[in-house]
Amino acid sequence: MTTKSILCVGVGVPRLPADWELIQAATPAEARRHYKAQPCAVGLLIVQETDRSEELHAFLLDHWDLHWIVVLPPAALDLPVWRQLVRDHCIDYHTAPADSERLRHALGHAFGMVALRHDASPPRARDDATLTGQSSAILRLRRQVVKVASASAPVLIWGESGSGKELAAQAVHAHSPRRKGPFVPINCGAIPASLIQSELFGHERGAFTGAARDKRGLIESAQGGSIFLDEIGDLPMELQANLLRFLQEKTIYRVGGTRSIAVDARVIAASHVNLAQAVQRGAFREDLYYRLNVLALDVPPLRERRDDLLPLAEHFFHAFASERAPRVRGFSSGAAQAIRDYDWPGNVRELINRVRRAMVMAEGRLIQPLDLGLGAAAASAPLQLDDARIRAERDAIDASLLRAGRNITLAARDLGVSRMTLYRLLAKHGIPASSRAGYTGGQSE
Ligand SMILES: Nc1ncnc2c1ncn2[C@@H]1O[C@H](COP(=O)(O)OP(=O)(O)OP(=O)(O)O)[C@@H](O)[C@H]1O
Repeated sequence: MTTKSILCVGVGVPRLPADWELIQAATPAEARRHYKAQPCAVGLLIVQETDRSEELHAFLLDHWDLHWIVVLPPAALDLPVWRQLVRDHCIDYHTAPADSERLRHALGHAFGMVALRHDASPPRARDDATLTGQSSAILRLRRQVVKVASASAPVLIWGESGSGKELAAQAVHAHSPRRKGPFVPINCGAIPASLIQSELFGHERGAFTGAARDKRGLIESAQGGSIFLDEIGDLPMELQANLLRFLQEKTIYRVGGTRSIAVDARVIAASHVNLAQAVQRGAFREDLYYRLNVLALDVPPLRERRDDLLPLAEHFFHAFASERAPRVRGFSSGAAQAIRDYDWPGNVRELINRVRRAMVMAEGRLIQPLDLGLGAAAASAPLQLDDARIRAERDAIDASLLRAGRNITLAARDLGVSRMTLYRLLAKHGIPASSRAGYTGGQSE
């Protein structure tokens, strides 16, 4: 028989079954010490008339992972602070003097909830290069990552935006013999064309106006490690030739330099566009494509690995636990269903953004589909055409920002408008441009 441990905070614990272990603490400070020494999953809080709600609130915030049941003096329930404490932190409340039978039932129920939570595969410790998921597609990808990691040839990763290409590249690096060396990520689509050559290959002093001293490029800084070239399809043609030379000869020339510099760095490239088609269009060098496409990894979109959806949502719920509103404990079954039903065009990045937003915005203890921005919004009254247009515009902008991880350039491209137009629309709808000011953490631009 497993011991059922309860952290009891306060005085006057009613009689409970003998096989339940009571860890008793008269004050929150004492309870903190006990919990550190012996963590448990269920808590019983017994509030006295003289207790300070702020102290208990702070304690419960730090111990949100327990299922709390509270016993309060009847008068406390008339006071907003205590009502809020119950709503934010507890799964059940009883007025003093608590009926032992009812309390025993509630605590038993809490133990049952804990057991259910454990059944639902506990989240893994956060590890930056861990591809979370249990679908057959992600299991296959993890096996492929380990295989290609031990080779030294370039790797080409294909997958839709936000599907996890960079994470797969990190995992290749982390499993490779180069793991102690640097992992240098570069987004070829984000560096202005005028700068990309010197960013990648470095420059010598005096190579161009403003080149006051020698500068190492990003490829050189990956010496002994791996260089991750994201959006390789955006690399300008002339730099594709330089990259090909580096892949063939393992040497580079800095801009304005005449000596070749040997660099030992493994190239991992990624693209969300089909590079074979780009070759046919003449937008990507065929020889570079074949040189890169030795070991190919395919990161499937989320909609093709639905078994990963809930484990990933749970994973991010725990990974971002410090940001959540105190009362929010997890996903309702409706939210889980909505997550399973949605197609996730922005892939894992969109899932992260929606979960983070819901963790902050949810009104209740469990996240509902609407907190995730999923499910049909109840249209209570018929809309005027103008209102409908405005709402549709706002929804489209919201959805694009989510898909693009709040990257303005990507969202503008997605919507088919210029960045300036998008900024104007954001102002019109009162949508914050930066993730910090907004409702979701998002990814950096
Ligand atoms: N299987 C996964 N497990 C845990 N986190 C994941 C997984 N896949 C992706 N992520 C997370 O989702 C976010 C987007 O992933 P990533 O940046 O690797 O996507 P990407 O395909 O490189 O996107 P883009 O094409 O826009 O550069 C990151 O925060 C990443 O850590």
